[in-house]
Amino acid sequence: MHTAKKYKFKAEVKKLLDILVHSLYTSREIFLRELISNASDALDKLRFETTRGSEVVNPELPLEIRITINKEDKSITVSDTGIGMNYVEITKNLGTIAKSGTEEFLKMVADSKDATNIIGRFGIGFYSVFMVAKEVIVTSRSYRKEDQPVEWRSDGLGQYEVSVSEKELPRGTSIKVLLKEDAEEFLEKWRLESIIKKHSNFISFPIFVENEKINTVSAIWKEPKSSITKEQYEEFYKFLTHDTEPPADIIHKSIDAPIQFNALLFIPKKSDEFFWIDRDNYGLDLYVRKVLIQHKNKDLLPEYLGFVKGVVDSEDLPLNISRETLQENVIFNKIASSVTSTVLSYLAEKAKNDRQGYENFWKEHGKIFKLGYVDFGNREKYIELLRFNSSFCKDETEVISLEEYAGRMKENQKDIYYASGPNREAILSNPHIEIFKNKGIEVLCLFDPVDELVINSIGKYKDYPLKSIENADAKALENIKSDEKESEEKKEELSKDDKKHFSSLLAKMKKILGDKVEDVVESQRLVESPACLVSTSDGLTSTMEKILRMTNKEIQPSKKRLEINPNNKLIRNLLEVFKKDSNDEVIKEVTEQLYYISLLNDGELTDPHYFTSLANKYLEESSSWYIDYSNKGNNE
Ligand SMILES: Nc1ncnc2c1ncn2[C@@H]1O[C@H](COP(=O)(O)OP(=O)(O)OP(=O)(O)O)[C@@H](O)[C@H]1O
Repeated sequence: MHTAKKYKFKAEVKKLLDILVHSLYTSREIFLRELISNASDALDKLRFETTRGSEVVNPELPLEIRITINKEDKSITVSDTGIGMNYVEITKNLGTIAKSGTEEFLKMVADSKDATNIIGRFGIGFYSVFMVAKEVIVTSRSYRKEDQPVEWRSDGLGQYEVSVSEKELPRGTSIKVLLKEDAEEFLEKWRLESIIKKHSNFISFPIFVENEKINTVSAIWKEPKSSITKEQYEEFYKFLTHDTEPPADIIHKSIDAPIQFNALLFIPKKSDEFFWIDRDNYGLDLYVRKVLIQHKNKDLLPEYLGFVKGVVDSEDLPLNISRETLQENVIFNKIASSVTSTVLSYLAEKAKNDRQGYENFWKEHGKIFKLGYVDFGNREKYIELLRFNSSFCKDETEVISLEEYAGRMKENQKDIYYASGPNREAILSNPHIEIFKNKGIEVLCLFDPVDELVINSIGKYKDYPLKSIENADAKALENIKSDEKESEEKKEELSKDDKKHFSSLLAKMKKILGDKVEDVVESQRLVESPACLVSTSDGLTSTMEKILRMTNKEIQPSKKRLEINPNNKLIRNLLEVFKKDSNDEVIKEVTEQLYYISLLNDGELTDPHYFTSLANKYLEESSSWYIDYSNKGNNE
């Protein structure tokens, strides 16, 4: 044996080991799932090499996983006849963590009180063996003829040793786990068997414990639907995803023409909390005639359907297809587009027949699904599957489709209206929405920032343009009648004379505000509030402007029109003041205050100092008036 060289584990490995060894106890058994899964990956890689014609050491060895128990030295050994590792590979693979998102993962585990579920669902890999091992010895012989066998050993504390072995080893990897005293339960054959049945039953290579085959090796996705029980589907799903709950949906399709493929797909009940931090971890497993070609293939489904898990297997792809050229393969692309349509059609059926089920789906996976606004090929199907909250919904949790909205549009209504804001309450108390409420026109409430990007990208639904209430055309609204005549209760009109004064007041207000606004005009849309800011017809909505300004600091806020409600009490009072003295200081202060309040309503008030000092001044004055007034009342 050559002398062993010592290496230190990378910092993040040490952190992971520390968490695994000290904070987890209940999920220790998954170490076996992880070792078997690595063995199975190594066998898949070997099979892949053989099918593409590479020369391998010991080609006669069967592809299998064997587990042996040694009660004397209190160890178990997991061996495979897979691809193996050479010196460089073992040093790198079993000393670092290559995965993206590891940092976040470690943080999540450290922050969580019960890490069992997180660990259980996330493949933590080889290092989990140190939950049960006081020492681990890995011997490996790579499939390449020129490579020498190697040995790796560690107690998982801070360092590991690697040496070249002079022993003649067969191809593959053996992992000897010397168990800690409190982990001796894993020396029992029945215990190992039950773990394998629970977590590794669908591994597609035979697993032997003490020479007895334990797992059922079958490609369940290739079998006829009628022969598979619900329990088998659920078991397979849990095996595939490490989810502890059964899936919400199971889609099992067998297509023969024009291209043959089988797909077994699942939609999880809960959204995957790792999706955003571990974006690489989605995709379907691609098989060709039951041989795994690629784990987590990202091209069979677009990213916005990344919540779908499962397997696709085709007879029509060549076994020696290379992963790199998959995307250029015509058959592969046809399979991919058919898999995508299968999922979209399934969702459409579900939306039609199971409203509650679809709403649950939307709550969990809607956030990811919405990103599909870039899928132009499936635009129509995508649009029908979208859901939004609306002013007609009972609360912020209810959602409706655009089809429903269109089905209950009012007579003469030509547009679909939407409003955006930080939450539903803010949207419903936005002055812009008053006329819509008054006329009984439904408004989509967009409070997820992505919603407005979606709406902007789709532009219209059927023949109806999607329009922000901020940009709604007052004339178009005039043509839409209110539900009840009484709600349009006529406010006392301004006299002819007052109308003239009102026009002059507006001109004065424009002069006061100067360049801050494009114009000051009488409002046709306000019912209660005194004033609001309006973009000029097709300008951007304030939310879109904010999004754009976040990405490009150069963009200046666009100038808006200030609309004044002549029926509002404050405006009427202001008109009285104006009639007495058109240069009264109060007109200037109230005009400015109205402008700042409108900015505030739109979330656009960047410098609140002037606004608050004026507001304080008015509160102070009105409280003095109030004291005077109540004193007077008491005296009388
Ligand atoms: N039995 C084995 N045969 C060959 N290579 C192995 C074996 N076990 C581990 N490896 C190598 O070590 C690497 C690290 O393994 P580890 O289990 O830590 O992570 P992983 O398998 O990449 O990811 P996962 O967390 O999904 O298991 C593997 O990617 C593989 O290259």
